Amino acid sequence: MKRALLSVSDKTGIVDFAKELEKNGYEIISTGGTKRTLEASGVQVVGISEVTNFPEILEGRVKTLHPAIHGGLLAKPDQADHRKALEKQAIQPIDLVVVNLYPFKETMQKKDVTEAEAIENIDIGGPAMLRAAAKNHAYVTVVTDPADYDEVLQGIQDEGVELEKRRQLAAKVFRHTAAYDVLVADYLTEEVYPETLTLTYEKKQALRYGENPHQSAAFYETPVHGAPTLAAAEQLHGKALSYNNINDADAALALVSEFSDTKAAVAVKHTNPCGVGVGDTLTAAFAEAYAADSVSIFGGIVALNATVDAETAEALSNIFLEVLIAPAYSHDALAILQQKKNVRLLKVDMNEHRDTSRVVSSVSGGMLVQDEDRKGLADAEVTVATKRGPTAAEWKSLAFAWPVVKHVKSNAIVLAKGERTVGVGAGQMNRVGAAEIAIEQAGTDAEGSVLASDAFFPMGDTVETAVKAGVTAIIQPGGSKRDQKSIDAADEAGIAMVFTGMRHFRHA
Ligand SMILES: NC(=O)c1ncn([C@@H]2O[C@H](COP(=O)(O)O)[C@@H](O)[C@H]2O)c1NC=O
Repeated sequence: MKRALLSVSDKTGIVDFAKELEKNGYEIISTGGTKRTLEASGVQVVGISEVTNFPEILEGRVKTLHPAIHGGLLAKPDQADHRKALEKQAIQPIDLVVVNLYPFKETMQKKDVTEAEAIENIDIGGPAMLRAAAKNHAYVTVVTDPADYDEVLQGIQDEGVELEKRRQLAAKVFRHTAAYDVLVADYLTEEVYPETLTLTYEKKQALRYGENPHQSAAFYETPVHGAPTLAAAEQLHGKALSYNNINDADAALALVSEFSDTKAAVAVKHTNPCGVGVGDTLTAAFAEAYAADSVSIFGGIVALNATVDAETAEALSNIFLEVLIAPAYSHDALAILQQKKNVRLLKVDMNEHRDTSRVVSSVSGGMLVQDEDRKGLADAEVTVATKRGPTAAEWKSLAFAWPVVKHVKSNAIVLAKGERTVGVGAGQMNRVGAAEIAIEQAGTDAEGSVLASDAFFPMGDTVETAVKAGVTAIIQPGGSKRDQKSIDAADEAGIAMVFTGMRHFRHA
């Protein structure tokens, strides 16, 4: 007679599955709670203690951890010495194992959970059985996900679960137990750079392709969201997000999250902001972002940091956008935007910080890990470097431009007027080049604008270029050996320059 061991915390579908196993001639062995559930529905069950001849002890900490179970799981029944050993100890082989684990993730996320409660929810016997059965998948079928019950039953009803399927199920087990252990380790310490970096992510979405159509891709999300994230966003309308959409949306969300005291609108293309504006109303903020660069925004990603109202929705619906991100949409705004077939509408909570304590990027044979650049002007030591300090209006513009330049790929220069960008020079190999691009983009708006630079000026040439274009104030980290050249150039032109003492390189 075939034997199945069922021991599950998540009892979804277990009764129906067990009934089908019974019909297919399986004897069912179960642990306490699973046994009670099955028996309550009329399934015949052999208790685990009848198999082990040992009671469940230590509040269930030890119930299946017994040679009568693990011998049955690990034996190779077609090998004479294994058969003999089993016979000698009166152990019978187990053909099917159905185990899902104590809900550690759900428990550790519970509000006010005690450490003792979390620790008690670290499953020991379950992973041991899963791993034993998975190792022995040549003989044993192992199931840990209720979503696999139907397919496994189908296999049983046909000619038995095929070896290839058993191998897949075994691999799923090892991935699952590994991910489970990582959650436990991350709960026990908050080490960001441990000796062995074990990251686990859950597949959120298959993607049609990657950055280009000939690249394959998928979107994974962290199993535990500590704060609102893009991965946890709700999509209210539109086609599935593409790889580039997700990347751009992340860049837009990161930048718009910089503005918490004022309504802000950010337009992004290829992960760089092309237009950023703030205002008393969201409509005004978006009008500024649009005016900043009404060409590049086409086909772009727009992120807004307040509830989208009907008026803003009307303005947004006049242009082709790939993705729109906001914390909420009014009923009317949603109705207006949903008429646009192609725009993807995302609702993302922005009240808290984004949950990206680790930023990773892959390099050949490894990856780089750092924490996120969360620093802003409030963390910087701002000093006036020039004879003339900024006017109140210039300070306001500089304070606006600084968080924007932080989100532009290096070398980055941003020109701003009032509280909107007028020119963005991104990803250039030299800083003057970035300044020239920003100035050209600004056109006549360069006159009377302010300039922000993500890193210091190695020479006086960027200041000279800015002065020629009519820039009146500059914000930059300072710290170059040749700072004095830039200061002299600024003083000579009578413009203001402040140093932040903090650089914001962004390379990817
Ligand atoms: N201690 C053991 O020997 C043991 N054996 C199985 N478990 C777990 O006990 C749970 C099922 O328990 P019950 O059938 O009593 O509801 C399963 O999640 C299973 O993974 C165990 N519990 C924790 O380690």
